[in-house]
Amino acid sequence: MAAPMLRYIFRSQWLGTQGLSGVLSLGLREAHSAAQGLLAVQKARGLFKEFFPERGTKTELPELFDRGTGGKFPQTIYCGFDPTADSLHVGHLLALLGLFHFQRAGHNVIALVGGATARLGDPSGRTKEREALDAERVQSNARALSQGLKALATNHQQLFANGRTWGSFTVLDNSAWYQKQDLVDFLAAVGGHFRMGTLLSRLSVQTRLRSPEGMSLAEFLYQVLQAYDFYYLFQHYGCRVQLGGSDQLGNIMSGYEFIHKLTGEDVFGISVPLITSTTGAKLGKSAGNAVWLNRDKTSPFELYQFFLRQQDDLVERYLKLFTFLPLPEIDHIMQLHVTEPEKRGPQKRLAAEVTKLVHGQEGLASAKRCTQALYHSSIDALEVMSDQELKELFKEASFSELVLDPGTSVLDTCRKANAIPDGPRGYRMITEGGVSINHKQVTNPESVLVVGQHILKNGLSLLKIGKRNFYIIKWLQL
Ligand SMILES: Nc1ncnc2c1ncn2[C@@H]1O[C@H](COP(=O)(O)OP(=O)(O)OP(=O)(O)O)[C@@H](O)[C@H]1O
Ligand SMILES: N[C@@H](Cc1ccc(O)cc1)C(=O)O
Repeated sequence: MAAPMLRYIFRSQWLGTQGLSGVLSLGLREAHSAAQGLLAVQKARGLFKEFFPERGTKTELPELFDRGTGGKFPQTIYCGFDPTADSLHVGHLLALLGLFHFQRAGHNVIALVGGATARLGDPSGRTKEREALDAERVQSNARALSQGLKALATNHQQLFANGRTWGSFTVLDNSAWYQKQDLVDFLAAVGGHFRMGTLLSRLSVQTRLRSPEGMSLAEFLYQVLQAYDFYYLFQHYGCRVQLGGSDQLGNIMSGYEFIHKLTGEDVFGISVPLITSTTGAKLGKSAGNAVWLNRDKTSPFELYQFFLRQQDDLVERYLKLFTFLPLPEIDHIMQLHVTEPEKRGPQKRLAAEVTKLVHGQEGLASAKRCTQALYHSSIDALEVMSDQELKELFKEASFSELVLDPGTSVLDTCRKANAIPDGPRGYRMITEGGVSINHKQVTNPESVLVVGQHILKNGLSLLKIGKRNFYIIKWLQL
């Protein structure tokens, strides 16, 4: 990397060294003189929380995004995702939705996979150091994350654009610019522009320094790499805005200061609120409560159910954050909910919109089928389910492939599937009503299985023992 040229150095008057002193919460009226500005709209939806820096720059942030107010159109906005796991999760979705809103308004967006930064581990919002990941693991996670990001961007475009022209969606990996980087060159060119006092003042650093475990140099330098990413994207892609969860503001500020020092130009940060669980913990990998976006970790049915379960006091907020539905439509949905709360209309709409965005129309159809099959005992739904759906739905269920011999009885089936104990106890479980096949109770152990009743069109039987023990049987040679 060539040493970055120092063009202007000046210290912003309002940007002290005290962490977040330059962050303002943008009021609706202040966001833009034209009340419908992109930032004002997203502020009203609750998606954009803080803006940094809001004032004191040559260009005011809202001006960047609106055509005809002197801002350069289109702008480029980025958000980074560290591949510390092999899938995105619901928390990431919020930052992604932020990017999608910019894309819809005609701007170009970059989703940056942190193939390099994930090796260090971001200390922001963490009380303990992350478990170190080896290079191969990070690389394979990075590939999976890139795929996930591209799949989401494709769904978004295909299902929601309706022929409209949007800005571009680009996926990059920061290992591309760190891979061949010489350490001494980097420190000489970049290190000199960071002041220790400022770096040490960050909340993420302060918290960790006060913890018994302390902080490693690798973690401490994390913010320098994220700042350099911003600079790199500014230079190569004209990127002036970085988006991130509100735990990212310290890192974004480091980027602002670095770019401002080197170029004299203004760049900006926008945060989205952190989504938390009912216990108040940030929803994500660290807290171990992530709701994943990859189908093999969280099925479309589970994602759908996660949103369907949301309480009334959160659902309106989530409709605004996680869907693209216009605000008047959300108002209407909420008004209907007051008159017919038992229908759980807002929850159903929220679950459907998010599942469609993440897993496409087919994923949404699968989630609805699974819901019918499990909670409404629908045989029609069960009958058209694929093996994959059944395994996703009955995750804990054992799956056996059996040959259907002539005269196979209910008792034979339960035994072959290892679903009941041997001897009279197993027999009694059936006669006492503890067994059902395809949602119908079977009390006669000697009944012979009937195709179309006990065996569905797709060659499957769903055996249930007691309240929640499921066994899936796939019949061979039917
Ligand atoms: N629960 C959440 N709510 C809102 N934004 C989130 C949430 N979790 C992560 N993000 C944001 O997504 C972006 C990428 O996060 P990243 O993959 O690095 O995970 P993280 O912040 O380290 O979280 P964790 O490791 O706890 O899952 C960041 O801007 C981060 O703030
Ligand atoms: N630090 C971010 C991820 C990220 C990585 C590189 C960046 O340039 C920006 C953001 C996080 O952990 O959430």
